[in-house]
Amino acid sequence: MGVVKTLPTEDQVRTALGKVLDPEIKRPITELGMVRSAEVRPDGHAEVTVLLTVAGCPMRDTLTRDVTAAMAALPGVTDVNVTLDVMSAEQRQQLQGQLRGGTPARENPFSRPDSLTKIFAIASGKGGVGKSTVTANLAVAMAARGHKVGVIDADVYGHSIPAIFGVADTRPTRVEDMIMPVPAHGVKVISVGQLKQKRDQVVAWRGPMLDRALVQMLGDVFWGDLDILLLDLPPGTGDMAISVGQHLTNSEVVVVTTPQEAAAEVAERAGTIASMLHQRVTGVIENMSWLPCPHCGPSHQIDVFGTGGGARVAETLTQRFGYPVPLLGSIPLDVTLRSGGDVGMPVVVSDPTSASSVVLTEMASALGGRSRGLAGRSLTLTPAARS
Ligand SMILES: Nc1ncnc2c1ncn2[C@@H]1O[C@H](COP(=O)(O)OP(=O)(O)OP(=O)(O)O)[C@@H](O)[C@H]1O
Repeated sequence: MGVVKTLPTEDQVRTALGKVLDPEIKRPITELGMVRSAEVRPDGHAEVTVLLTVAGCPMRDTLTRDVTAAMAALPGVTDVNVTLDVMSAEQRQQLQGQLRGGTPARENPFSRPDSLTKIFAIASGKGGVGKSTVTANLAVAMAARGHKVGVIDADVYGHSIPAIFGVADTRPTRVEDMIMPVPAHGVKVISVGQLKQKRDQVVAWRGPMLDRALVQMLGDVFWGDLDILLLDLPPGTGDMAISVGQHLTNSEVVVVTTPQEAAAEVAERAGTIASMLHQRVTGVIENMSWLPCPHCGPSHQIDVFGTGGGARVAETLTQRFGYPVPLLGSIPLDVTLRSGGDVGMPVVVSDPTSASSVVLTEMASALGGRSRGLAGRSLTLTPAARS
């Protein structure tokens, strides 16, 4: 007489699949209407059909892997086959409406009076001082502390953020006219570069175009509930900095500079523009502050770019604004920080004990700790009908 197999109940299957989150939207696939069918046959073979939001969904492998693992863990399941299909236009529209939770399209969620997201625009006077590297590492360190963090790469000319996060070749998924930020190292990332038609397209955008791109990155991207939003601004005091000040009136500014006299001077100007736009300047970060001596070790610090630029900017801005603008930290020159950026693995992940990681993590704690927090607040998402 053959042994009667114990098979999972419908509820067990539903619960198992309910633990699989869409990697981009971060909600259970069962709530998002992404499970078309799930069945376990008497011989223990499981068949699941998952609906992707778009055909070229970059997360298809992750979804297949997660669904397979969830089903394989059920009692009596011997093997799993996952079939991927694509949502119809109607299904996508339904999902989009669900994600917006009744919020009209194109509303900037961060300008709502009830928005609790803490917003930091990372600014610098000149290019190449490490603003994008600092932004990415702060974001990853904040996410590691449990904050929900988003990064907008608003540096239209540089847009190096996707490469630093290791997602330079990932196109964000679109659900109708809604854009899913790209998940990377626990952070939701969107870059102005990813909104271009082609990756190598050269843009020479002026004020109105830059403004439109910012509005799109704020209003058309599904950010969900964020604790902290970081914006990597283009260097200088240009149109994007002004647009950010206008659209995100509650944003604060962090100024990045090197110790060099010339860099500090222009950094002061970037801080002053922020103040003219009624943004508070939270503090100054000095980058590339010193080089640990290759012979004697970190006790001997070589001042490659001079000294005191960060402290000078902090002092000048404090005097100018009449409130304390502290020097938040000084990051040394560090090969692992540079190489981490080159291979898409931020140094706070790849080498958390390196000299630069320690300073970056401390600053992330100080800035992130000041987040207004969302504990106890209800999500604006509306649960969908279960499949
Ligand atoms: N502390 C550091 N030690 C070593 N290399 C660094 C450090 N900070 C940044 N870098 C490197 O310096 C280069 C410029 O950094 P990054 O792109 O972050 O600057 P940026 O200010 O954002 O420039 P831009 O605004 O022109 O895009 C990168 O190659 C980066 O890896």
